[in-house]
Amino acid sequence: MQIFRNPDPSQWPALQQRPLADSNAAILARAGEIFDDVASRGDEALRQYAAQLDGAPDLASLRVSAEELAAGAAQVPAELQAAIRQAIQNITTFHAAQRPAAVEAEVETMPGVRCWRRSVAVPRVGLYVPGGSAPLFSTLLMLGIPAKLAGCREIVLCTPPGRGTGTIAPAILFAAQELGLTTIIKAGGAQAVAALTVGTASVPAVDKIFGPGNRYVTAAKQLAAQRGVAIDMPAGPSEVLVIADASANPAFVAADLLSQAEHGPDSQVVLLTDSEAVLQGVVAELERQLPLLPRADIARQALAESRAILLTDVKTMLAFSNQYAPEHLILAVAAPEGLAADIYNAGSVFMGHLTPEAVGDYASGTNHTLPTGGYARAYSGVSLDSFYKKITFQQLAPNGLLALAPVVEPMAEAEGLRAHAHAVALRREHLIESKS
Ligand SMILES: NC(=O)c1ccc[n+]([C@@H]2O[C@H](COP(=O)([O-])OP(=O)(O)OC[C@H]3O[C@@H](n4cnc5c(N)ncnc54)[C@H](O)[C@@H]3O)[C@@H](O)[C@H]2O)c1
Ligand SMILES: N[C@H](CO)Cc1c[nH]c[nH+]1
Ligand SMILES: [Zn+2]
Repeated sequence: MQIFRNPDPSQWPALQQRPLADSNAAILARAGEIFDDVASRGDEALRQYAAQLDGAPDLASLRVSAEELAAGAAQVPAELQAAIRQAIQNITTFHAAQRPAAVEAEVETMPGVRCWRRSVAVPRVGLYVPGGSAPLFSTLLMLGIPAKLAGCREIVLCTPPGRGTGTIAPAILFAAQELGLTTIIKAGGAQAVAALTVGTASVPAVDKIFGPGNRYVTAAKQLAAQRGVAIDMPAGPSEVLVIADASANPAFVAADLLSQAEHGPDSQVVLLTDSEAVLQGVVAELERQLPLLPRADIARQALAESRAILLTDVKTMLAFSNQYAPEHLILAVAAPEGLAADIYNAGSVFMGHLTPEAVGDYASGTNHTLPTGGYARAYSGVSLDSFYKKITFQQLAPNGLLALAPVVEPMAEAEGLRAHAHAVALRREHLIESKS
């Protein structure tokens, strides 16, 4: 980790840079090529990328069959099945509490002018479950549970086929089976996002694409948005920022930093502390814990682009964190409750020494699909809301039309839009004539 002690605030923007930010243009260009190829060659292109980029053998079908689903799911050991079921329960409980009213209370803005909103599920959704370096079946829970709760009519799941096998990880299939998802496509990366956007013989086009992924996936989602398909948000390489005071346990903090560093070489972890002893303790713990990890190489690369920063006090650490807008923020402090109200940029917050970020990744109940790269400044993570759109309604009674006409007609005339004014004036005149 790169170590900084009391950097001047003028240096903060440089310290808040995400890794590899300057190569975005090349990634976007590559994602664009793949996108156009899928748009013109459909399934044929998907098969080619599965072989070329995922190392999957010739795929007879891009869709997982019912037999494959059942056989794969059955391979999941009982202990993991039980854990997944508990996670499903917790995530369902948290997200079900977010259910909007089907129809919100009507509002009468003027006598005779009634307005209301109805929440409607996005009809066709695509869920992207990353699988490049690890099959993230937990991500399927985070996307599939709210999609089901919202009542989306069509749910299409895309995930990369396995290297050398072309199969999908059993735990992903088990999670899909538990959630009742049956349209499962063996496609990953930009090509999967392109297929969900334009539709192919095997992949239905959708209205909104959800899910995190590497930089190719994130770039392709930007392209999908340009082509009129909605996306949840930019959810790229994982990141965590830890605010640790003198009460923090360096072993816990190091474990939390490593838990996000092991996601990928482009993950970023940041430690802020006002204690020199904690800083040194965490660095020592990182060195001790890192070699014990199966993914030590990946985590080491991420740590090389990560920072440990000594700052003067908690207020300064919060100011830095709010500027950085981390995907995950851990408050490894004695009294986290006192800080919560001052956080205004973060995807998800983990309060106190006994709340590791990993619990939110799997099973506390909150959603782990969160904005990265500073997007937490303006975006929220995935929630039940993400699967709904709101349709507004209005209905005018005669007194409402008569009350609104003198408001709307001059406004329309002032904008030079005579036909707008006319649509109101015609009805106003009709009402007045029919009264007399
Ligand atoms: N922000 C969040 O909420 C969140 C949640 C979970 C995971 N993540 C992140 O998701 C990412 C998962 O990444 P991953 O790579 O393991 O899986 P992935 O499924 O996102 O990407 C794998 C795909 O990338 C494509 N790809 C790889 N190299 C390519 C190349 N050179 N050219 C074109 N395409 C290429 C391939 O098509 C492959 O199928 C990690 O960065 C992780 O940190 C983020
Ligand atoms: N930390 C990831 C979100 O950035 C989510 C995840 C899935 N599995 C483990 N972790
Ligand atoms: Zn994680």
